[in-house]
Amino acid sequence: MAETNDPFWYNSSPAVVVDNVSMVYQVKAESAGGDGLYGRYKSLFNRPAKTKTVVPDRVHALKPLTVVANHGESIGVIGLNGSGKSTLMKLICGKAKPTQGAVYASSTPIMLGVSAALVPDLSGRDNVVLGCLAMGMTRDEISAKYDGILDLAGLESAINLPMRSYSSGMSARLRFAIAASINPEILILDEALNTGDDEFRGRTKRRMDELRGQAGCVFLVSHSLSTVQDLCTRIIWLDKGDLLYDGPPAYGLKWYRRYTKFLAEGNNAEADRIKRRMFQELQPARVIPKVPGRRKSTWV
Ligand SMILES: Nc1ncnc2c1ncn2[C@@H]1O[C@H](COP(=O)(O)OP(=O)(O)OP(=O)(O)O)[C@@H](O)[C@H]1O
Repeated sequence: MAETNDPFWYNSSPAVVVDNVSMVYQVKAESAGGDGLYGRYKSLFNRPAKTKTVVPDRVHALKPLTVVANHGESIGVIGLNGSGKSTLMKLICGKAKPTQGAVYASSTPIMLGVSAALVPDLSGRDNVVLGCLAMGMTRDEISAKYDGILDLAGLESAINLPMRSYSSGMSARLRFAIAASINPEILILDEALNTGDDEFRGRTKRRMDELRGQAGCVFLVSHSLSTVQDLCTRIIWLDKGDLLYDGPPAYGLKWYRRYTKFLAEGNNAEADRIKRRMFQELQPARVIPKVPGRRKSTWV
C-alpha cells in the first residue's frame, strides 16, 4: 500500500471489508436472428441472419477482489462505464448478494438513494420530511435536524417550490443534505454529486470531512475526476470488473487520466500497457482468519 498524508488514515479500524468478492449476473441472452426485435425484423423482410451470434448469458461484473475500507476514509470509486462500480456499491450496502466471497460492515451502510421516496409534486421542504421519514427518523429527530438539512442543501427560496421544478444539481443538493443528515457511519454516494456546482462541492466536502472526523467512511462513485480529487482520501479504480488500483488519489488519477486519454485516441496498445503496469503495482489487501470463524483484515 502506498504512503498517504491523510491524518485519518492511521489508527483506524475497518468499516467495510470486501473479502474475495466476485459478482456474476445471469442474463437472458438472445442470439442474432432469434425471437427478439432484430430477429423479427429479419424474418419480416425475409432476410435470414448470416451467422448466429452466441451471446454470453453471464456477465462477470466483478472478478474476485478484496478491499478494506477504514473509518475516517473517503474512497472515490472510478472506472469506465460498466467497470463494476455500482455493482460493488450494491454489494457493500447489501442490495445484492455476491456470487463468491463475503462483505462485512461495522454498521449498515446508507446509500444516497432517498430519491425513490421523494415526490416531485411536493416542495423541497415537504420532501425533506418525507426523505427523513423514509430513512427511519422520528418526528423529534426530524425537527432537530430540519434547519441543518435546509442549510446544507442551500436552496434558499427554491426550497418552497415543487421538486419537479428543480435542476438535477438542485435535486442532488437536497438528496445529499437529507442522506448526510443521519450521520451515517458508512455513506455511499453513487454518482450523486456529479451534477453539483463548485459551491455545492465545497459544502459536500465540509460535510464529508465532518463525517470522516466522526470516524465515518464515505464511498463516492464518480466520473468527475476533479470531484474525486477534491473530496477523496483514497481511490479504487475498477476496469471490466478487475481492481486495477487502490491507494492515494494523486497517483491513481494520474494514470487513470493517461489511460482514458489513450483510449480516447484509439491508442489501445498504450492503454493496455498502463493497465498491465497498474496490475503489476497493485498490492491487494488480504483478509486472514485470526481464529477459526473470525476475520482480521490487514494490508500487505
Ligand atoms: N442487473 C444486472 N443484470 C445483468 N447485468 C448487469 C446488471 N447490473 C449490471 N450489470 C452488468 O455488470 C457490469 C458492471 O455494471 P455496473 O453498473 O456495476 O458498472 P458501472 O461501473 O457502475 O458503470 P457506469 O459507470 O456506466 O455506471 C456491466 O457489464 C453491466 O452490464
